[in-house]
Amino acid sequence: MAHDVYHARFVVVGGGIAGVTCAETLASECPEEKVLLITASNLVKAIKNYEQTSRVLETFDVEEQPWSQLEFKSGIQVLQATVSSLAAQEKVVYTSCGKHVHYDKLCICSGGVPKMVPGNHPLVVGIRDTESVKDFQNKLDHAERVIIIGNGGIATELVYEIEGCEVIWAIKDKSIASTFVDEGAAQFFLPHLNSEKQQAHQIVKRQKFSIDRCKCASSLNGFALGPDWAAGQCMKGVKQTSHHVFVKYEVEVSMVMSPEELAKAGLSCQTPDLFRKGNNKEEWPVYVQLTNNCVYGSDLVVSATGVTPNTLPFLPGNNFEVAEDGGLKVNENMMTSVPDVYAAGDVCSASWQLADLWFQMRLWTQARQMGCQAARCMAADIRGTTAPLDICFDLFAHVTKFFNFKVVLIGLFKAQGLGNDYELLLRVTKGEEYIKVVLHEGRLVGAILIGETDMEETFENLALNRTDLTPFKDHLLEPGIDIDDFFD
Ligand SMILES: Cc1cc2nc3c(=O)[nH]c(=O)nc-3n(C[C@H](O)[C@H](O)[C@H](O)COP(=O)(O)OP(=O)(O)OC[C@H]3O[C@@H](n4cnc5c(N)ncnc54)[C@H](O)[C@@H]3O)c2cc1C
Ligand SMILES: NC(=O)C1=CN([C@@H]2O[C@H](COP(=O)(O)OP(=O)(O)OC[C@H]3O[C@@H](n4cnc5c(N)ncnc54)[C@H](OP(=O)(O)O)[C@@H]3O)[C@@H](O)[C@H]2O)C=CC1
Repeated sequence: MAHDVYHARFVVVGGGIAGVTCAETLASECPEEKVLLITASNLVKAIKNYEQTSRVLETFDVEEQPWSQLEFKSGIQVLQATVSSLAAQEKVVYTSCGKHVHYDKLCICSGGVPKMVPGNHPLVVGIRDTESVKDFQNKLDHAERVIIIGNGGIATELVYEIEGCEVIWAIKDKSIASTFVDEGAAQFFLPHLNSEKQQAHQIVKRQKFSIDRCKCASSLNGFALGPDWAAGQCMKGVKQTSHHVFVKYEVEVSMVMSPEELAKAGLSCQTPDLFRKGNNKEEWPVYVQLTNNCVYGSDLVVSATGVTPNTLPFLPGNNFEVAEDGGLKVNENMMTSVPDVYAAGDVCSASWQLADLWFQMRLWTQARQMGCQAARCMAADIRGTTAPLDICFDLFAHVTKFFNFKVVLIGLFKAQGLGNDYELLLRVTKGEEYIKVVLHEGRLVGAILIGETDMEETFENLALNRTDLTPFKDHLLEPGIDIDDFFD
């Protein structure tokens, strides 16, 4: 039927940061062209107060807003629908409600879905969008104990936020928060794991995320949350305690079981921890066996084990090259291997010759940067030109907050890929700051800055300029030294 067929020069799928940035950039680069955004969610994410604080560091606020507001503001046409398939040869996207959308250039920004530990148990939850947080909060409400699996961003934020509930934090590694920080920084954080939650004792300049709660009720297949998603949320179990976190190091999940499955597996007498109230023998609703053979009962399990790119509707019948992590491979123009199809954000895998000090992490800033880069390249393509890769892809930079400390990560902050060929400089003031610099051949290639160090811009410049620090390195982290003086 005619009214079910759409055509737009540019079609973008996804109302998260990557998709909205891509659509907005297209609308401003090519105001004469029609831009159509298809999104499954009834809200979209809009960036506000964007500020480039240095050459690659940036801050911005993000707001969820109804898509009608985006249409009004930017002239983008929005179609709220779920894409069910793509016929790339015919250049048509099909939606589950029967709409056919023809494009000249398509950008896929469908984000990711939480990777779940095996078992498919209803009390194992993943956290991605507003709905999943609500589901988690509802379940946590009655919980005495929760098991958190994973050692990345979500787990590290959750263990700090959850109160009134025992937390068993099961991690694969020797140290906490290992996706983001090294063992030294983990040691710095450890005393804060079970301390009283602080009111923000510092002003952290980082991205902010606000949700207009009453409008979120039916957010379906929603976009990923972002910075501050947990702060200010009620993350409380039934107990009167504050923090009660037990870390189980170097373990993975072997099995998730119901009480019946546990009994069948004959595991019931292997650990004293099987019953909720010792001798009362009250069962827990879910049990997790770890690879150290211990079995823990719990009210709830959170699988915070990363994301899988959400490629499902796009792959069948098309010839996409897919990376090992499941993402659509893109080149430096954010182009996939399929003609006229681009991808950006969590769904894609950066597969160009990466700069030495940049790598992909599925983060908010990178989703914005990739969405913008994709749009510039799509616009350039219809003009028969090309757009250069933005400087933000020269140096990895991330600003976040863990245990109420500002955390800035620059370049190869964990000496990734350097083997043993690096030198470390360290300055630690317990409870206040942790500064680690990674030097390779006398040059700064990475840094972790925890606390209010105010050094990020200087370190970013040193990394970008490849400055030889050999003559100054012994003084680089001396307190009170103004690093800029070395170069005058
Ligand atoms: C709990 C949590 C906390 C986080 N905290 C931080 C943080 O502190 N800092 C940070 O940098 N990053 C953080 N991240 C990561 C960050 O949020 C993501 O990397 C980023 O938002 C990804 O953006 P995106 O646009 O690629 O995908 P998404 O935000 O997931 O958006 C995908 C969009 O595609 C739509 N969609 C999906 N499938 C279809 C379909 N078939 N048809 C139509 N539309 C579809 C969805 O509805 C959605 O609108 C966090 C993530 C989570 C889950
Ligand atoms: N403050 C921030 O910047 C935040 C960022 N985020 C982002 O949101 C997304 C989702 O967060 P999250 O789920 O925490 O993902 P992350 O990628 O941050 O961390 C996943 C963690 O789970 C571990 N893991 C993977 N598979 C298993 C398994 N089978 N058993 C046990 N552990 C496993 C990973 O270890 P390994 O790496 O060894 O595989 C890693 O430690 C990520 O892109 C993250 O970067 C989320 C919250 C806060």
